Amino acid sequence: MIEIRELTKMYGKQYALNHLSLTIPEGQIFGFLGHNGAGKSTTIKCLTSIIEPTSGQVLVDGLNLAEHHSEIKKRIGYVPDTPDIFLQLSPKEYWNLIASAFALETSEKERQLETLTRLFDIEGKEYQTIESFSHGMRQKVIVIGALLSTPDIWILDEPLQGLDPQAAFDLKNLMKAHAAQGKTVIFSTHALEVAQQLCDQLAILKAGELIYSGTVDALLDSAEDQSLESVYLKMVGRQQEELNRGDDDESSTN
Ligand SMILES: Nc1ncnc2c1ncn2[C@@H]1O[C@H](COP(=O)(O)OP(=O)(O)OP(=O)(O)O)[C@@H](O)[C@H]1O
Repeated sequence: MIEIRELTKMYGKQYALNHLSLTIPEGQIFGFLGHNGAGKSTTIKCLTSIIEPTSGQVLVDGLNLAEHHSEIKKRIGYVPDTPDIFLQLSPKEYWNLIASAFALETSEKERQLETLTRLFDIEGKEYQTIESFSHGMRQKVIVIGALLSTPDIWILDEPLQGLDPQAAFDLKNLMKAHAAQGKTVIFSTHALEVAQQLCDQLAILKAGELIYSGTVDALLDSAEDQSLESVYLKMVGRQQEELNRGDDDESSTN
């Protein structure tokens, strides 16, 4: 179980995350939703120790992430929000780098790579540079890298972005199977139909604030609506319209 307590991240005077508290259980798929800039990647980067929060805590199975980050990081498979990393390497070199960081046995690494490269249809392309790949192919390389060490906690930032329908279908099935084994699956997405189809629980962020946390079913029931897209849009709205309304309010008081 992951507990996020009063997590805050500030850039200068701006809150990227404002006192976020929630619990992410095992055995379920947990989705982060929110418009651009809402704080999804910031939350994910705090959970993976890529950035340090300004304040607040993350507890993984009761252990404080700040104090036990090397131990906890070994349990995490992370897909970043961009696949444009290590472009000069070949997939094989990239995966070898990950395997050595996780101290994987060669036999274990090769066994995993055989399964994953076949599943994601990337066999035979392991020695080209990642730079020569399309966006979706780069995403497949990153996803394979994240799953290589058979981590029990999956933290995936827009993992389906750019994947072809077959790869997206396969990854969604892997996520479901992982959660069904009682493990942790956290992901962010802008694809609301995917969130509705896949997530057991959701957190919806708006400008760094948590505006909903709970099950998809409870959210739809409370709104008496069967479409997550329409419920989400009613809750989150258009940020630009709100900004404009704020400007109008200000000018009417002047
Ligand atoms: N390194 C940084 N320096 C300054 N501000 C940052 C930095 N990283 C993120 N931010 C700001 O923090 C806020 C949250 O950004 P974040 O990347 O978490 O949003 P997001 O919900 O993942 O958005 P998107 O859907 O566009 O990926 C935004 O206002 C963003 O501009």
